[in-house]
Amino acid sequence: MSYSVKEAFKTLQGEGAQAGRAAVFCRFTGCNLWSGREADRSEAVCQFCDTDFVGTDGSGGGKFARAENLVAHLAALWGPDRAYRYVVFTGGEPLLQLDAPLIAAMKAEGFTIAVETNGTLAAPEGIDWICVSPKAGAPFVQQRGHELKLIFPQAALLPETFDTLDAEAFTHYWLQPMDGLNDGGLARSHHTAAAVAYCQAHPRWRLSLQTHKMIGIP
Ligand SMILES: C[S@@+](CC[C@H](N)C(=O)[O-])C[C@H]1O[C@@H](n2cnc3c(N)ncnc32)[C@H](O)[C@@H]1O
Ligand SMILES: Nc1nc2[nH]cc(C(=O)O)c2c(=O)[nH]1
Ligand code: SF4
Ligand SMILES: [Mg+2]
Repeated sequence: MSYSVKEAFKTLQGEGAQAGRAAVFCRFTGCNLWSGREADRSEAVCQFCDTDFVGTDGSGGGKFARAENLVAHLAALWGPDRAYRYVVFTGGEPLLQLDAPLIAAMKAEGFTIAVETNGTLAAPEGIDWICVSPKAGAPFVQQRGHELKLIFPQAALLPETFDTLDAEAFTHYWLQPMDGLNDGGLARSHHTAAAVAYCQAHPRWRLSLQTHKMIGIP
């Protein structure tokens, strides 16, 4: 199949247990919980998205007819050194496009593969690091992974919802404060204080900060 990519870039993973790790990010076009158009946001299942995933016009974006073409592009963004190669597939919703041929071709190039998913679709085999960020009002299908990263607060999806998961379901449980849109960080600071209080009272949960936003990298 062909792949539509909004943008692709080398940066550091900003969030969760792999924060600080060099990574090539591949941001796929499109999501199943929002069209990405501002006019549709108030009607969307997921209304707090901080990301533009419409089109293929971002830096390093484009349409790729074959997995090998996209892999060559991502490998070039990493550079020639094959050590520690790490790719994060995100979006939009990456599991709408990430498939077995792309996973196999990335592995052949020496990449460890991570995914950031909303959990509404089952992950294919072969992904090395699965981060699930479930959304209120959306199906929670992918109930296994390496980290569960709940954006906090979501009135209709409380952290307590996940108390019934067995201990092996996820290795790490994160609360990530919900960032506001163009409010100078006001909402995020309120949500951070609430998340800190929740983690203190419920120590299964740890605080995940969007460190890339703090230091001004993509
Ligand atoms: C843009 S999403 C793309 C991947 C996938 N669709 C998902 O939702 O997990 C990447 C990460 O950013 C998180 N995120 C999106 N909007 C956010 C916001 N306003 N504040 C904090 N985290 C946010 C998502 O929950 C997810 O963990
Ligand atoms: N640096 C950096 N880390 C991230 N972790 C998850 C991100 C995402 O948008 O999926 C993201 C992102 O956009 N940038
Ligand atoms: S599911 Fe992810 S990409 Fe889709 S709208 Fe929500 S945060 Fe954005
Ligand atoms: Mg992001």
